[in-house]
Amino acid sequence: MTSNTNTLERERGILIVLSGPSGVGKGTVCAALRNCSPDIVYSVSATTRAPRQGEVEGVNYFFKTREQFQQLIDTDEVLEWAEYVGNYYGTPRRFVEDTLRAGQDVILEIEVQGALKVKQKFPEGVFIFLLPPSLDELQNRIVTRGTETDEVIRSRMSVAVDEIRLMEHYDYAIINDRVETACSKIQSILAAEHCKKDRMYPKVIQWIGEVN
Ligand SMILES: Nc1ncnc2c1ncn2[C@@H]1O[C@H](COP(=O)(O)OP(=O)(O)OP(=O)(O)O)[C@@H](O)[C@H]1O
Ligand SMILES: Nc1nc2c(ncn2[C@@H]2O[C@H](COP(=O)(O)O)[C@@H](O)[C@H]2O)c(=O)[nH]1
Repeated sequence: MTSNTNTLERERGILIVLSGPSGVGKGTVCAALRNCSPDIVYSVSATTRAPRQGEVEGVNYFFKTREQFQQLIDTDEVLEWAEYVGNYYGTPRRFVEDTLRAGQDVILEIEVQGALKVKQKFPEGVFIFLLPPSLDELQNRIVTRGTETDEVIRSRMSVAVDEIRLMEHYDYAIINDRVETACSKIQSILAAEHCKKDRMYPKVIQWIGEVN
């Protein structure tokens, strides 16, 4: 019997897409998840939105002009992009593809139009929709964050209702009442996804081949 560890093909990582309306807590839950599960790789998006106080280039976003963003679209460097409340947002393609190929799980924290485009390209991804406990609490969270003008808050709240209507396209829905609870539910989903027989099968078949 030979050792099979060197002959195993590296399994692709899982693409996790976390969406939900603005202010629901995607960023907060994602940060908690990365803290508990440091192996999950966060995809940093590109945007034309101006940096908020404390946001760092390459950590929170790659900040672009409209012309620079258009160039990313024209050269097919974004896996998906969307216009959201007056700004462009998009996921750099190469980083996501390379990281998945290297066997690491990648998380995208993106709005719904973009998530649905990703679903067409990566139907095998895991699509998770984060819900607020109520619309009042959603508004309260955006207001309390203190990063948006009243006008932008109104626009984001109006888009939020349309986004929630699209949650049926996702694999899972989680109410973000407590950050720790939401985070541990995502961890359970990922653990289950890693155990799916379709992911295990090629590896196990290779073992069986090795021992015969
Ligand atoms: N479970 C929670 N309970 C109470 N407050 C929360 C919870 N989750 C997040 N928050 C707070 O709600 C506000 C919005 O959270 P966050 O910025 O993570 O939302 P988001 O969905 O990433 O928003 P956006 O899409 O606008 O970037 C923050 O002030 C955050 O501290
Ligand atoms: N379609 C995409 N949406 C993205 C991406 N990166 C972030 N987002 C989403 O945009 C809104 C607004 O974000 P904010 O930082 O201005 O509050 C929010 O829903 C983000 O999740 C992306 O690459 N593609």
